[in-house]
Amino acid sequence: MSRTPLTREETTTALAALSGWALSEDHKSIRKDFKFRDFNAAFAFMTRIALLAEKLDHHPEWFNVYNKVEITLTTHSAKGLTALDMRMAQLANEYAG
Ligand SMILES: C[C@H](O)[C@H](O)[C@H]1CNC2=NC(N)=NC(=O)C2=N1
Repeated sequence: MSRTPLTREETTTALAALSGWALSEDHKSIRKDFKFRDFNAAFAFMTRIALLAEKLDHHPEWFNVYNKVEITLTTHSAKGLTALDMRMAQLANEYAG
């Protein structure tokens, strides 16, 4: 999947289909706060994301406290958003159920 930066228009279009993901002020990342039943559910979700991250060679910035997982996605090499961030966001939504 391409690490080419998305245009503003591509970003807006992609985000419209991604429930709960918000664009940062500098438009270089997207973020969503997930909440689960308990730590076990949160960590199961994180495990699936971790395996996905290795498969895509694309890794999240995240923070976990008990049943909450805050995820920020950006592509460092592109210094902004790419299709990889959108793909990971989409699958995170699916994994969260
Ligand atoms: C060497 C390796 O392919 C790169 O460092 C990958 C790994 N994971 C990555 N993850 C993210 N989020 N952005 C990157 O640019 C990136 N680059």
